Amino acid sequence: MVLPHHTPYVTPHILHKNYAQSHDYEQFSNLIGRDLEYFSQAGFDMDRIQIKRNAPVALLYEDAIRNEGAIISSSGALINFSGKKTGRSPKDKRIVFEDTSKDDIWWGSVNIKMDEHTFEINRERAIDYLNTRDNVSQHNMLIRPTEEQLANFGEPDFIIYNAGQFPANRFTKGMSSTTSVEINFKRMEMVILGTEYAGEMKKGVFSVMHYLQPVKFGQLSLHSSANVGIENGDVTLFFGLSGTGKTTLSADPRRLLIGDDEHVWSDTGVFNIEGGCYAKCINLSAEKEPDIFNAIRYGSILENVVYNPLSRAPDYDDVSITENTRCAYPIEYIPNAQIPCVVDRQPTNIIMLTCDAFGVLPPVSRLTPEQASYHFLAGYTSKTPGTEDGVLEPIPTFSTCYSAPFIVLHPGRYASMLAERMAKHKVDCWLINTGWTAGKFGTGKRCPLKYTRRIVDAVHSGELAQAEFENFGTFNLSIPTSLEGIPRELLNPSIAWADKEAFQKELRKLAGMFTKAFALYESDVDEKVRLAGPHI
Ligand SMILES: Nc1ncnc2c1ncn2[C@@H]1O[C@H](COP(=O)(O)OP(=O)(O)O)[C@@H](O)[C@H]1O
Ligand SMILES: C=C(OP(=O)(O)O)C(=O)O
Ligand SMILES: [Mn+2]
Repeated sequence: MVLPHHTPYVTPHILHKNYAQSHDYEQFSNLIGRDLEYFSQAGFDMDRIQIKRNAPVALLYEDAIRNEGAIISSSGALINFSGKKTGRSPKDKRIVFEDTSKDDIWWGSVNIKMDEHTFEINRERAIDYLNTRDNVSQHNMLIRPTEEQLANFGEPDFIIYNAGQFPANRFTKGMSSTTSVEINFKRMEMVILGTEYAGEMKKGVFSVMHYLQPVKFGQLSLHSSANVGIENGDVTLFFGLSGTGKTTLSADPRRLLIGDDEHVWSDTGVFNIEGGCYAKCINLSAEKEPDIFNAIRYGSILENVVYNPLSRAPDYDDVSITENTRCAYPIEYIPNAQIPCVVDRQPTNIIMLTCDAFGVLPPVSRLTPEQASYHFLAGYTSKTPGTEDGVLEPIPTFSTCYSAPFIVLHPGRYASMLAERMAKHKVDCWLINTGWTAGKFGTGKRCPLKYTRRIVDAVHSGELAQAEFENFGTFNLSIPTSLEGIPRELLNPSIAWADKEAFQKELRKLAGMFTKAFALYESDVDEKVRLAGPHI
């Protein structure tokens, strides 16, 4: 599968050509004959613009500083700003309704239909806009092609037209705002208008793979991070919606990082779709998250991070632009990275990360295979402030397959592939609550990161599998009675909550929400899976 390796696309920060420096551009405008033809066929005005490919970091910095008002941070990272949109706009994301993919797509609230003609209009709008720009460049978080791959580069498998600085037209059919993100599987193209948030393009690519991998290759795409033990070579997948800890917990000094967000579980192992990470910067510190902190240097891009005007030091505690401050860095910047990001080994453990804002789910539970299917389909967690437009505090949500905003097929298709693979390779599954404990959001606090790390270590060492377990009622979960280094009461929320009555009330409330949410999938699953959920 080479699709993402060659994806030529435009960065969210489209660069202008500076005429005084045009010799630089000529040097890097290394498009070869067939590319020129391809781009002019696509509608680009090749007499007017230069498409620069794979320019070095220094040149991209110069461009961004000169033309975008970007800043160099004290550690050498580039600081840039995405304008009005600082998170994803799920209501403005659409998929083109066309013959080749229409029967596979799960139409409904997530996948909004767009007709082929409207796509053409927006595509043309994007290209027209890009033609008015002096330069268009391509460089991002995806896997960078090797020189050999570049030399043999044929037609692109997929193109993203990112005209994020230019709005959608509100008189165009179906537009609900000035933002539109749309995928066309027949044309193998994506168009972005009216948002410069980098996560939109990154997650757009994930949606593309969430369709192509299962449908065209029979492989399972995962909204998960993945790492591999340095000593044992054991592979762990961490599923989770935004803000649950995929990036944070997969950066682990004892393990090699395969990737922090988007993977494929293939017949032979696990591979990363991307070539870089996109970490949250809010309250980042060298002490709590050293690998991520140290990855923020020359060649990384900070997005919407406030800086000290004198020292140019980023202030990770300042959320005045957004809580969703980010840093994109190449995966090589993590000291323990598995490069290339692929392992020929089947996973040993699956960790389902949830951020429970009710504070009633235990920090760790061992799931049976049926419970794993149930929780995967339910996808309970909270939305993190800032990652989506309009989310201001943690909002409980059921994000099926821990990837609802990016889902393309019916959830049951991913879930059955997952169950099949887990059974075949005898994978252990753990539900980890990185959210609130001993009280809900507003009264309690988030499970301290050091305890979650201790739990994850105990999963990897095999210690947790050997622990003594007790039953956690209502949800019928197996939870450890003790784990050295973690206060006993923290392991069992029924002990941790001082107000027992309030605890029972919240627990039952959440159980009721599960039952309601799972009703959507009831008819698609085995009786055993249906019964694996909470009982009030
Ligand atoms: N117990 C915990 N486990 C994981 N992350 C935590 C925990 N407590 C607080 N956090 C914070 O929550 C955020 C998790 O975000 P991140 O790892 O980027 O999630 P994801 O990659 O799944 O979107 C980070 O800012 C991290 O510092
Ligand atoms: C970038 C995103 O995801 P994550 O927080 O998982 O990195 C996102 O949801 O916009
Ligand atoms: Mn992440």
